[in-house]
Amino acid sequence: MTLFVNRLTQLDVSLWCPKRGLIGASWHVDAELDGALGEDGMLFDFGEVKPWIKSRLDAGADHTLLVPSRAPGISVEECREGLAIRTQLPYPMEVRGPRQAFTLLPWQAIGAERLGEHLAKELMRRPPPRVVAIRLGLRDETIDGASYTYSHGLKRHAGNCQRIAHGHRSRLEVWRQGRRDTGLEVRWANWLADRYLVDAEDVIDDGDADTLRCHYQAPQGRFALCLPRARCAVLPCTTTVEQIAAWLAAKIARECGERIRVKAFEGIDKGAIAEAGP
Ligand SMILES: Nc1nc2c(c(=O)[nH]1)N=C([C@H](O)[C@H](O)COP(=O)(O)OP(=O)(O)OP(=O)(O)O)CN2
Repeated sequence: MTLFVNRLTQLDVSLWCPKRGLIGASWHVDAELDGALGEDGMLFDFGEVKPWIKSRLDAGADHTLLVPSRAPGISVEECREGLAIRTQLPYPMEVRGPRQAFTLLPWQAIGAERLGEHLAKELMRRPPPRVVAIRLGLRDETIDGASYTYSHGLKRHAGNCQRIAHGHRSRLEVWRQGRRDTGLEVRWANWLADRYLVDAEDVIDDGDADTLRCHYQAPQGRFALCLPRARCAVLPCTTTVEQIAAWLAAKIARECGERIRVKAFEGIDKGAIAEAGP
């Protein structure tokens, strides 16, 4: 017998890609479980399947940086903070932080299908009674219009969002004078694509025009990151989705000289709405 649960949870992560660099990703997680029925006629109570899989994923890969440790130019070393990940291609980056902020995968590249297989194998190390196989499907949300991908970290977040390199793939909606403007949506989503969003307060002012360095202390430990300034956007505030929506609305309103409303998602199905005038 096979049991399935679609959209069981979501994974929000950043991943390193030797072609694109640091990428924010959000995936729906669909699950299938094979096994025999118990006396109650069930393979595994839905009410237990969902929290079991979600809690294991939340404690593992969710909100981490997925590191393909066999990709060209990647190195992983122990450091004062925990682990230091250094990259060369397509640009140099260094991220340091506690071990739990990283998922190391001995691969040349990260792919959603392979990651789903890997996570299912991990779940099967301690399977629930009667479950003999688990399959996890990771898939992008279907987005007809504009979507933006970014990475960030929220040092004041008590949970895993404090990790300096986790990210999202999110819808972006923009209204100009009360009407959706898909041209503006695409333009700003493209501008944001694969950027690292950072609070100015965390940036180290070392006079380097090309490389941005930032760091912070959070409840899980010390985090530090450096990467090309051209791949970053520095906000005058923390990078919660509320602040991103307000910052974008103000930026676009200034550029257009008109009142702008922005609906910025953070990952799938949630986000913030902000308005600004020129
Ligand atoms: N009001 C806000 N709350 C949170 C924000 C935010 O910007 N505004 N941001 C975060 C984190 O950045 C995080 O990445 C969001 O991840 P999420 O998947 O929502 O994590 P949760 O544990 O809250 O939800 P799940 O149900 O486990 O997916 C957090 N909060």
